[in-house]
Order: sequence, then C-alpha cells, then structure tokens
Amino acid sequence: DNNAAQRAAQLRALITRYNREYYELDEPSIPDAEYDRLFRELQQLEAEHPQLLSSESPTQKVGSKPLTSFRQVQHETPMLSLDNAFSEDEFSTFVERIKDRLDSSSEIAFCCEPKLDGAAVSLLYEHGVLVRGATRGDGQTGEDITANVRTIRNLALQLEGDYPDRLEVRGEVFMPVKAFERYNEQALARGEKVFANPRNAAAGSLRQLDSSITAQRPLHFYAYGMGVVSTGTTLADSHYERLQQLQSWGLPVSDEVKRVADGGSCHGYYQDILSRRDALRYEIDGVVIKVDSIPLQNDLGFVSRAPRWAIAWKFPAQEEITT
Ligand SMILES: NC(=O)n1nc(-c2ccco2)nc1N
Repeated sequence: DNNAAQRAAQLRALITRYNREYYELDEPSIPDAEYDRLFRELQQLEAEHPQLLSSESPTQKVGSKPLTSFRQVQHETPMLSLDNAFSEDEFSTFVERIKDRLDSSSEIAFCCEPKLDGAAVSLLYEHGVLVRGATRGDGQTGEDITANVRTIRNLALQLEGDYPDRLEVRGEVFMPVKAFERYNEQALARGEKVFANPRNAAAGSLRQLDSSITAQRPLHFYAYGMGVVSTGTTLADSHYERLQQLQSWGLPVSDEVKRVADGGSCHGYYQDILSRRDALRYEIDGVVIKVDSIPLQNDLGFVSRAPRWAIAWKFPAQEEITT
C-alpha cells in the first residue's frame, strides 16, 4: 500500500546514502546497529510487498555495507541431521528396521542422492521471490544470510511455473572442486587465507557479514528437499517427484538423483557413485538414501533429530594426498 511504498523509498534513500558514506568516508554518520535495523526494515517491507522489490534496491545490490551480526531465524520445521551407515551391513540393517516398523513385506522404493559436502541452507520464497536465506544452525535456530544466498551463482531469485505462494527449499551450498582450487590459488597469490577443503570454503563464504565478499566466491546450490509449503499446494507423495517439482519451478537439483524400486538396488547406486566420485564436479562424502514415499516417511517419523526414513551411507575417508 502507499505508505509502505513511501517508507521503502525513504529507507532506500537513507541506506544508499549510508552505503556511500561507508565506502567513501570512514566515519559513517550513524552507528552500525542503526544501519542494520534500517536495512532489515527494508528487507522485511520488500518481503511483505514484493511489488516494492526492485533490482535497484540496496537489499539486492551486492555493494551494501556489511552487517555487524546475523539475525536469528527460527526454522518452522527442524533442519535434520542424518544418521550414518558406514558399511553394507549397517545399511542393510537400516532397510530391515524400516520394513519391520512398517510391517511391510512388500518392497520399498528409495530415492538415492549424492551426499553433497557443503553447507545446508534453508531458502524461503514468497510469491516466487527469494526473501530469506538461513543456515542450518543447530537445526532449530539458524542465521539469516539472505544477502549472501542472493550471490549464489546458480540460484533462481525468481521462481517460474506454478510454484506455491510460500515455499521453503532445503539444500546444500557447495563450492565446485575446480572453482575451489582456482580460488585457493588466487588467495595464496594474494597472501590471503586459503580454505582446507570445499566444505569449509562454502560454509566460510556463506557466513561472511559482508555480502560483497560472498559475491566473489563461486558458490553453487542443489536442492534436496522442502520445508514449509503453503497449504493448498498439490505436492507429489514421492520425494523423487517433489525434487522434480522443485526443478520445474526453476530450482537446481543434482542430476545424480535416482529412484530405485527396493533396498537391494541401493547397493548398486552406492557403488556406482563411489566409482565416479573423483569425476564429479563437487565433493561428496557418501550418498543419502531416503524412503521415497512421503506417507511412509510420515509413518516412520524421526528419532530425536534424525529421520528414521533416511540414512547417510558414508564412503571410506579419502586417503589424504600429501602434496
Ligand atoms: N548433504 C546432502 O547432500 N543431503 N542432505 C540431505 C538431507 C538432510 C536431511 C534430509 O535430507 N539430503 C541430501 N542429498
């Protein structure tokens, strides 16, 4: 409505002025906490009134003054950690336990995914616009990294197709191996900090208070699930088909995701991905095997913070190549 538009225009002008002061003078005219408050007020206004969102807004521009702390985000449904299997036997036990609990003698379909070794994030889209990004944090409370997730190279800022009014996407932010090696070479040449591995590089880049630094980092994202979705949206009752729905709305999903008819076929998937591990563009530390049926997932539920319906089947640690 009109006074929201007026307030947004006023905030854009103020923040633009403070950005210029920050980059040109070294004594900004307002305290950091005041700048943070104004910046977040504008972010909130734009989230509530997407028609106010313009690519010219300082919330969209990378060159905004860094925040001094992250705001907290309460995840509406917890972001889960995964139980691990380290051997074929442990994986088979996982499958048997599921069959026992579901008291089902019939075969159970599984969705098999590479286990990306990056940083888990939650992305919130409202009316198809990316309005918030958050880290996993402790599963319940994460950090608001909205300005940073906007800089992810392959991420849609605007959804397409018949997306829900409100959609939370969960997935992994990662730095592709080649980009990681290139980044480290340049950082070394500049005498700057190098990262030990792509996972640290992704997590460290996402938790920058200055999003213009994040924007210089080659980050990618693959979706692997949904969080809250507005009611009235027709979602498939298969996890694999939900990932296809996310793709149809413009969100990136790994092309290594496969659906298999039974637990026995997961072994073949594990061996196939393990055999091609070094040829993948991104680092993985195993595969994630999920019961494909959403109703069965709901029947199985979670144990404290890990789902009973999914397991991370880890690869042996790669022997470190000492350079
Ligand atoms: N790291 C990763 O690639 N993950 N993590 C999950 C996950 C975590 C909790 C539920 O699903 N799925 C995939 N592909």
